[in-house]
Formats: sequence, C-alpha cells, structure tokens
Amino acid sequence: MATASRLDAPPSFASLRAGGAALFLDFDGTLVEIADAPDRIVVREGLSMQLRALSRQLEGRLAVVTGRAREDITSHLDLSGIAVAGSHGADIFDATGERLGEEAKGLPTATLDYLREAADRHGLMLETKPHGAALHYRQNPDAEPQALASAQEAAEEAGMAVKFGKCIVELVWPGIHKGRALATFMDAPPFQGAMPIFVGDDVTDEDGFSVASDMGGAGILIGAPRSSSARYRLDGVEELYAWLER
Ligand SMILES: O=P(O)(O)OC[C@H]1O[C@H](O[C@H]2O[C@H](CO)[C@@H](O)[C@H](O)[C@H]2O)[C@H](O)[C@@H](O)[C@@H]1O
Repeated sequence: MATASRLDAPPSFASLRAGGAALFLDFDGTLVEIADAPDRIVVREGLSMQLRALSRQLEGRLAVVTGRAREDITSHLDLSGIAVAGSHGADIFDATGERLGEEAKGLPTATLDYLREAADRHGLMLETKPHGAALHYRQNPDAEPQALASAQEAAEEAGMAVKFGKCIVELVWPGIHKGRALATFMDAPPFQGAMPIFVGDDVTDEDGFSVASDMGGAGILIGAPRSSSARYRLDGVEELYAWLER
C-alpha cells in the first residue's frame, strides 16, 4: 500500500482517455456526497446523461461499481447503456443489460431474521440487498461495536464475509469484491486490453485499486489522504467532477 504522502494528483482525464483507459466509478462518496442515510443522497442534476456522455467518450469502457444493490442504484440513476456492478460485484451487467457471470445467492432467512433483531435491539438501520445486507450505525454511532459484533456473528454462522465501510458493516458471500467485478468487465469487450482506472473513496474500493494496479492501471482515491493501494488522489466529489472535465 502506498502511504498517504505518495498519492499524487492523477494525470488529466483527457490524457488517460487518449491512452485507452477504462473507467470504473464507485457511487457513494465518489459520485455523490455521503448523506445521513442511503435514501437522503443528493444526485447531481444531469448525472445520468453525463455518465452516458463519458461512456461514449470512452467507447463504452465505463462501469459504475457500487456496494448498493443494482435495484437501488438504478432508482437514483438511469444507467441504461452503462455497465454496472451492484452489491460490491455480486451482480454484474454489461452495457446491454446482459448479466456477466453467475447470479450470487441471497441471504439465508435465519441470517436476515438475526440481523433484523440486532438492528431493532441496538438502534441500527438494516439495509437488505438481493445478495447481502448491511447494518448502518451513522444515526447511532455509539452502537458501532454492537453493529460490528452482530454482523460478525451472523456472517460466521452463515459462512459469509464481512465488509467495513463508512458507518456501515455488510455481509457478502466470500470472494465477492469490487476487484473481482473490475476483472470480470476487463475480460470482455469493450474493456479488454484497456488500462483500468478505478475511482473510489472507501475501504471496499481498495480491492478495485489493487486489481486495477495489477492489470496495468491505477486507483484514484477520493477524499483525505490515507494509506491506500491507490496511486492517485483527489480531494473530494467536486474535484472528481472537475478532473473529468480536464
Ligand atoms: O460502493 P458505494 O457505491 O460507495 O456504496 C457503499 C455503501 O453506500 C451506501 O452507504 C453509505 O452511503 C450512505 C449515503 O451517503 C451513508 O448514509 C452510509 O453511512 C454509507 O455507508 C449504501 O447504503 C450501501 O448499501 C453501500 O454499500
């Protein structure tokens, strides 16, 4: 992992595009600012059209790779004609809407019941997804230890893995991560042979940064300096939009 001080500003987007880059964009904390709750985000006006224009500039080599369920992200953005991976890469679709790879399993009923009960008991918000679930503690930060312990216990029981994020802990099936989503896209046209650039803000984006780097590309961390597998950094969401214009 690079240390914070070694994260430089990325080369201009125009130069990366001219060099045949493929762009993988995270959503929360990258394309939209973090909000109090998942449904309170403010999506920039015209973002869907902007993403479609970006995709055209990149000859289709653009994908949104998010921890949100695909059904959730598409309630905020019109992603028709754009490749998307939902649920941290458990649910991958190309730009024509065709599924890539196997459909991941859903959550066992007993696990969901356990998480519901834990959310009620500790004042947490439960977000269910077709391929996992998340406990949010942004509204009740003191309950972080209970959220982590409940998720860990539920995951162990179900044979699932735990992911940590910004005031959130999530259950996913083992092997599901954003780097896997990136590699799946890179395996087929129009991504094949391109230089992958993964842009994200959170710990779950580190897998995307690492795999992008292994495949000859790089990661761009959005936000304050920290230890990261990304090679580059931009200060925040607004700086990302400014970079995309250059
Ligand atoms: O991979 P991402 O697209 O960054 O999604 C990560 C998680 O984002 C959402 O939760 C986060 O954003 C919320 C709205 O800003 C915020 O309230 C919460 O504290 C954050 O953790 C989303 O709800 C999750 O499903 C995603 O996994």
